[in-house]
Amino acid sequence: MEPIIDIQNVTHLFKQHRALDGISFQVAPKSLHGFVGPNGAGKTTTLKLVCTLLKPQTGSIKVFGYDVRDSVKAIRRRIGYMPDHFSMYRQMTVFEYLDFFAAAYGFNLTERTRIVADVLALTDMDGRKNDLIQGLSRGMQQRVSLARVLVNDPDLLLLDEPASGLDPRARIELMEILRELRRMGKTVFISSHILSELAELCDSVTIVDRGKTKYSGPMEALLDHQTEQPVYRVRLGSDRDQQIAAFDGIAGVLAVDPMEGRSDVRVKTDPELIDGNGLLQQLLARGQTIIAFSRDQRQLNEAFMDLTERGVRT
Ligand SMILES: Nc1ncnc2c1ncn2[C@@H]1O[C@H](COP(=O)(O)OP(=O)(O)OP(=O)(O)O)[C@@H](O)[C@H]1O
Repeated sequence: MEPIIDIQNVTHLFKQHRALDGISFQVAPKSLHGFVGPNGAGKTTTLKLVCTLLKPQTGSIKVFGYDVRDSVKAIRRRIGYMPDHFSMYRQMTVFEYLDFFAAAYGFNLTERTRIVADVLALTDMDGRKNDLIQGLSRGMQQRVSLARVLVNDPDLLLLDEPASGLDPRARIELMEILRELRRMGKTVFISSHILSELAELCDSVTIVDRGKTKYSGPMEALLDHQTEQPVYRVRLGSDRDQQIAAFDGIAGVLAVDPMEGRSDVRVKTDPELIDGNGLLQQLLARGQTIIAFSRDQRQLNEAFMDLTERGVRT
């Protein structure tokens, strides 16, 4: 399948400053693709190049197979870009605001009525359509902003830090809307600092640092990355002290640590001596009741810290 976004060896300079330094990655159709990197990594610059707001200097950028250098209109018609800061027309009602953008796209009155009703329903904002934008919470304003980029029914959504400044409930609700958009067949490219949420939300991810790609591929492959000493997360049907004692003397168990605030334990192992199957069998042979057993995935935060350099880039 042809990628929706295909970036090859792109370097971008602002005067002498190298914002992008040979970045390359691809985004598959209908995926929810996370774009993660520390401050100054080049995320916004990349998004602006993809949505044709900046002209590429070197390398190749294709969106829907079109080169961004010579197919600006064809690309813009099919994308929705939500910048990291937005200026809203705060004196308008939600309805007026969305209707205004639909009119800017050239839709007639009948089409606009249908489109605005659709995007309000999709973002669960129909109950607020007559509210003034200035009176809405940040979470609600963010939803209006998302509704606005949906007005032209884009195939590709480019969202720059959409969850920043939102409280946990507003974030979870936003993520649910993004999942719904993917179910509708749209491709969602989302830049964020909120790593743990991206891990749950996205099926693929690109990690950038100082203008370079550090990882690009399936989220699972990043998190499943083999560590030298695999860790299993286990919950047995006994109290915590007995749980820890249950591992005594099993060859290959290097450490058993209780998890703070939870009744599970984390079991570090030597893969030369035991694997997950072996560990399970040993526990069953000892008459243990196993309530939960899983391979502990590397957290995205850990992967991120491993792949990116220390210090803040200005
Ligand atoms: N218009 C500009 N002129 C000069 N330098 C710029 C300009 N835009 C970005 N930069 C610099 O390019 C680098 C990449 O910036 P960019 O905004 O793309 O990073 P980012 O990953 O989006 O960062 P953040 O997470 O902080 O928003 C930074 O060092 C930034 O200071």
